[in-house]
Amino acid sequence: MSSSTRAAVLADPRHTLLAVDFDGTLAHIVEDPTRAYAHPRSVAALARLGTVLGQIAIVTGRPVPQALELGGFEGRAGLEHLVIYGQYGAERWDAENGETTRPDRPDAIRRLADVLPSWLAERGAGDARLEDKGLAIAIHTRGIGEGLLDSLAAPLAELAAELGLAVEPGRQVIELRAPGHDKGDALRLLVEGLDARQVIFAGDDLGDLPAYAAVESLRERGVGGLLICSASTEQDALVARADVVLDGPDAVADWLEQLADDLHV
Ligand SMILES: O=P(O)(O)OC[C@H]1O[C@H](O[C@H]2O[C@H](CO)[C@@H](O)[C@H](O)[C@H]2O)[C@H](O)[C@@H](O)[C@@H]1O
Repeated sequence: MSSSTRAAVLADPRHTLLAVDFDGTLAHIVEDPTRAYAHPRSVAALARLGTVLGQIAIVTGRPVPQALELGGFEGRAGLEHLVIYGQYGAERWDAENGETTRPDRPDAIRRLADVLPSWLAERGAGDARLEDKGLAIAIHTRGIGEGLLDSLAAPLAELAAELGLAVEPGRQVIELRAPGHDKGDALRLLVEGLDARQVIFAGDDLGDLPAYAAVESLRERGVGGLLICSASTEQDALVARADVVLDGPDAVADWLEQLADDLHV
């Protein structure tokens, strides 16, 4: 932790926002996205931190129901004020009332769902796994052919442009999703909601870069910012911009536990 932000968090936890990405940061990357459970030590540490920090949030590409299921956050003591921004900020769930706000499924995603299986098969990518999230469809290539994702990148970008969708590349995945929001927008809303004086954000992948950019510009406005990278051999785009580089979700769990210890909770 950069020493000045660390001191500010410890001195003023109530004005601190801690926002954490899910896959690759709280949860280890696994082949089956439905089995990527949050690290139990991280969830326990977040529950401890929830008793003293102003706001804890999960900011993820996952739909809210999946994040809740895989994280085991709902009803957990200490996480009564947890907020989850799902689908890159399009959805918001609040533990205080258990309600989720979510826009309608765009027509462009309906059209994509209709054409994508045959579109992929025609390009020799019929084995790619599709994850339909309502506001996005993820095309997963983990464990399939080496180079398949790279070969799909340009044609998927063309398809997204035809449909008016945004492209969200990630770790062995490309998502086509509704445009107009990102994790940076979610972070700014959280900062405003708390009137945060310190922000800690932890992420691992390209979809986290807008949140990094938001923290960097908040710093210019005098908000303390601490950027954590959950590092992997798959993605190094965050490393140079991070204040703290950790060796994946196990080390993230260690770091969160240490912060809770330092705050005596
Ligand atoms: O914003 P995040 O919380 O990091 O979510 C981003 C996407 O993560 C998931 O895919 C990634 O994790 C899977 C499970 O470990 C892995 O199989 C896949 O290769 C990764 O790309 C998730 O499936 C997506 O919906 C999320 O948007």
